[in-house]
Amino acid sequence: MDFSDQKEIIRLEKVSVQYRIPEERMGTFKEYAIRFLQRKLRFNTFWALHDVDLSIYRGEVFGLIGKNGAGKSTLLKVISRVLRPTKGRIILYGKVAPLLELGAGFHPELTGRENVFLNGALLGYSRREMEACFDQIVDFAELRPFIDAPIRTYSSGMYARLGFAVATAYIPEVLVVDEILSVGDEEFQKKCFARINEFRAKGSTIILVSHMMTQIESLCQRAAWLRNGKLEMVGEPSKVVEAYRGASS
Ligand SMILES: Nc1ncnc2c1ncn2[C@@H]1O[C@H](COP(=O)(O)OP(=O)(O)OP(=O)(O)O)[C@@H](O)[C@H]1O
Repeated sequence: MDFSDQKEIIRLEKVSVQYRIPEERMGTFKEYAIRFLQRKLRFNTFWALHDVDLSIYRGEVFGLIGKNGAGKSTLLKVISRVLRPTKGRIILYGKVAPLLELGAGFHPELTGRENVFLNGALLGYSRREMEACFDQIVDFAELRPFIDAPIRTYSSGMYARLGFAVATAYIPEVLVVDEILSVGDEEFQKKCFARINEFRAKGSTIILVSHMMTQIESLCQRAAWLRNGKLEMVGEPSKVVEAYRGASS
């Protein structure tokens, strides 16, 4: 598909991300703080992304593939503004809703109901906005009988379902999805796909990471392959998947 005449919604210019890992294992936080203040902390540096140039266009579904550790999650964190690039820059022309770690803001001792409001607030929605979509969230997550139980009693699938339902309660301008379509049972995955397709039909831009090549080929219009932090190829999903498979075998 040709997006050359379409509007950019995200532009990455020579984005590089460097992680710093302390050279020695520190026993306690106090030890770490002392070393830090004495300027005796030594770090190993590691570039997780190198000079990534990439444009994402309004309304497209864009897939990211690559081996474990290739830098996919790091790239999604940069796009979601969770992480600032060490070098280069990112320009966003829209509001990004990240689905990075589902239910990351959930509190285990609070009930499902309380967590819906808490997580909604973390995503920037008001109490009134959350009240308006509360029933729809609970129905989508299929958790009506359990909504007043503390979520420490939930299974990981129930947890993820509630996280997905809250984060997608409103139509996002840009939806960033990290590997979450592999959670939950098959029936729930189908519902997630249907919701993503509904967002696409309504004009949302969607960026997703998946290790399932069939998902990338069936959902995306373009895909990118990240290899050791570098963008190896961007283009039609079937061609990118083929090149990726050829290289890994
Ligand atoms: N906070 C961090 N501190 C140090 N190194 C990190 C940190 N987060 C990620 N890394 C390293 O950066 C590299 C890229 O990680 P990233 O999570 O972006 O890869 P990924 O492609 O999403 O992998 P996966 O498919 O396993 O999720 C890996 O080598 C990882 O170990």
